[in-house]
Amino acid sequence: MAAERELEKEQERVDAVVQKIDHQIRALRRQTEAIKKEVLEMSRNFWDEVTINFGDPHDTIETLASVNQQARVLAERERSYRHARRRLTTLVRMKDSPYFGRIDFVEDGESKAESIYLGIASVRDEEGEPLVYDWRAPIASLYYEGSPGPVRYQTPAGEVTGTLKNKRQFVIRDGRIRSMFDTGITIGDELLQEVLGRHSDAQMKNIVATIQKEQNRIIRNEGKRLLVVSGAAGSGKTSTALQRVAWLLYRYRKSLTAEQVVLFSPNPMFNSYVSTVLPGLGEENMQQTTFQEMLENRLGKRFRLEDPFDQMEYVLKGMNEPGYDERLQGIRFKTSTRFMEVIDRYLERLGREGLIFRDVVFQNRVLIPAEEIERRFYSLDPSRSISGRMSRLAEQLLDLLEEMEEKEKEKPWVEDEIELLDAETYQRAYRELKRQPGFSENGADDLKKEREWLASFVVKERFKPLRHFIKRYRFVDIPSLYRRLFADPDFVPRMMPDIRLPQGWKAICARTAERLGRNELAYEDATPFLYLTEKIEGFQTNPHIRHVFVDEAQDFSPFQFAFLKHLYPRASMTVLGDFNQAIFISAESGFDFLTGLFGADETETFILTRSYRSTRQIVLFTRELIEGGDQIEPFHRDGPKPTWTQVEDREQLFEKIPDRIRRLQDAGHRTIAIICKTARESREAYEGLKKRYPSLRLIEKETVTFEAGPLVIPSYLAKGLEFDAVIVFDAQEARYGRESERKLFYTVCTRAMHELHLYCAGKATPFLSDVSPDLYVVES
Ligand SMILES: Nc1ncnc2c1ncn2[C@@H]1O[C@H](COP(=O)(O)OP(=O)(O)OP(=O)(O)O)[C@@H](O)[C@H]1O
Repeated sequence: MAAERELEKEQERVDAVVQKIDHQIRALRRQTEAIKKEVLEMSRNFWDEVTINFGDPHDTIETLASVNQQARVLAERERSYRHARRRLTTLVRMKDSPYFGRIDFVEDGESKAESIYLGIASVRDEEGEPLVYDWRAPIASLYYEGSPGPVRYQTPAGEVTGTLKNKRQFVIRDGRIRSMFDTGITIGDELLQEVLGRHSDAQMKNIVATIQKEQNRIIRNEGKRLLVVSGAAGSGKTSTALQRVAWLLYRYRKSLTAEQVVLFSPNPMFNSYVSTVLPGLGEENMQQTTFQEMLENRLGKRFRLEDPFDQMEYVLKGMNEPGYDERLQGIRFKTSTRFMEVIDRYLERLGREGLIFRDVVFQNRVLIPAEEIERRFYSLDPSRSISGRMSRLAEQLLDLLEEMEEKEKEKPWVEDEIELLDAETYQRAYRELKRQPGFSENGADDLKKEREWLASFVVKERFKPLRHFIKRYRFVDIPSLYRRLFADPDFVPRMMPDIRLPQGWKAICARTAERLGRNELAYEDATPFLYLTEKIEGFQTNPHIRHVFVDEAQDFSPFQFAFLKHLYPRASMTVLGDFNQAIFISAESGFDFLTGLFGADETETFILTRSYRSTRQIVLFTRELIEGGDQIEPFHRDGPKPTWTQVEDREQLFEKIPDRIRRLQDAGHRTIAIICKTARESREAYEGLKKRYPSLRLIEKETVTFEAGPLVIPSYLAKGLEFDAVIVFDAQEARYGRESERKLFYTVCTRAMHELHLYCAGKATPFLSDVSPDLYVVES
């Protein structure tokens, strides 16, 4: 009875809050309409509002100031419009579900408990009294971490102490309380059960109603430059990262904007998968990119750049190709910080001698020979950095070019080209000359001036690419400089006699030099090459970025991390990963090396061991696939045991899997992935299966959006994603047999939330024998 009365009281409060929210929505709608009108009006009348006068320099400055002022006002109004729209979207969402939690807290020194309601954002009444607190408010920590009794929480102004009386959770939909329960130490196993038991869709969701204690500590962590989160598959690393972005944006709302936060994710499809979490919390999205995208932006089109997925395909398929082992050793070496040391040593040397330059060539004539450039470079102050000297050198070369331009005007080819100029250019020349003092319309002098103008015009146009060449430092031959490290296998050991080189160094050198000769840059060479380039040309750092998130960090090499640190010199970093899912070849098997990045004092490490994604049955199965898997704790949510189906041949896979898909769909599963090892196998599977299941989709590396429905996907693109049900296409030894493939197999199986089905059309993967037979069901 008391419980019913309590529920009634809470529903009354929900009704009252919803009414207030509704009121605010209406007011905000009117306001956004008004701002929109104003912005449109302003854009339309932009030029009427500014006074334009280019009469003299003073007027010009005034005009520019007036334009700027007007543009600023417009930008400001647009910003308020965007802000109001976001708030509106949040309120609309909150009208449906205004809050998810309540805590009753008595602050020390007070006599009465205050009830604090928590939702995705804060809402106040007309008097400014809080009706709902933002989940990121300092006091909300008590909800996520505190248990009834004496508690404390941190605020920017200091610590607050008091007593937590009660913690209550709500599920509110369409303004009605669907369920409500009081909880103790951990929040909401019931609610978590309910949330995790749902079917997934193609977009990641926020977890603010059920953030777990250990996750909350990561989300609200402050003070250290580097936060490293090492967590089991499905332990909520990505979720935690995204809520942390939202928290940072709230905590530092006066100084941090979403554009100053960047998330590195494993592939473009993952970007789309996570892209709705922050907007759903009323925040703007952070910047999202992949390491490959950053490489491509910076390296431009100088090379044919291999992407990580092609490298991966090679690593997964090329075992029988000659030079396979050497390539793997090469990858390990080139991704280590040892190789960064090689490049640093090489750069030291290049500071003294050995830079390779290119001639500046014009119409097949050498205008500035490489030797001249080299002489000039090495006569600059050697105490300055290479990049500092390079910039001075470029200035010198541009001056030199200007002198040459002057001389060039007298050359016969200029006269020929003037003859070929079009009428419009002549008219331009005429207009320009007319403006000059002393122009008389018919004097012979004018003709001479016109000729001079046209000659300068022609030469300037023709010299444009040369100026470009110099400004972009193309006179330094960086590809040859990089190639030199491999052209002679003795070069590196001569430079660094103590260096530990990989066994197959000679073969690595031959292969690298040959590939570079073909203008191809292997993925493992791309970051070192870029590092060398940036060190020579001057590091184009991005000081604007204040926080870098790296997800699936086990697939980043130490070299790449060191590079990111250079690239974002003012940023803190949050790095999340799981070495049990390391599918790329790397020199490292843990995150210890990351401590070296900012030092132990600036590094904090967290470990997440509880797995939330998969049912208990799936976690019990998958954790036996890896060493130390017993550390992984399943969350107690039940489902069917994984199944194993052995078939005779591929044809049978093509018959049986479509049946399975149908059964899974009948059971209500929406995202169903048939995971193959490689892109090639995915294509074959897709071709074979779509005859019996035509609406199947094939995911390739270029795919950018993730949609519900059955799909075929290669293992490495499934990274970071999750599906209601996973079908492992062909778990045979030939695919998942080598020790190096164990983690890949584990990664594949851990993508499943509710059901996992393994099929095999050959000899079973030996990893299966590590799993107790009572943890899965054999089907025929
Ligand atoms: N506190 C939580 N409340 C509700 N759901 C959660 C919570 N933590 C994690 N989850 C859910 O668990 C699933 C896995 O989370 P997430 O993808 O963030 O894990 P991950 O550690 O990044 O996984 P992986 O390394 O395997 O890619 C998601 O569906 C997420 O919503």
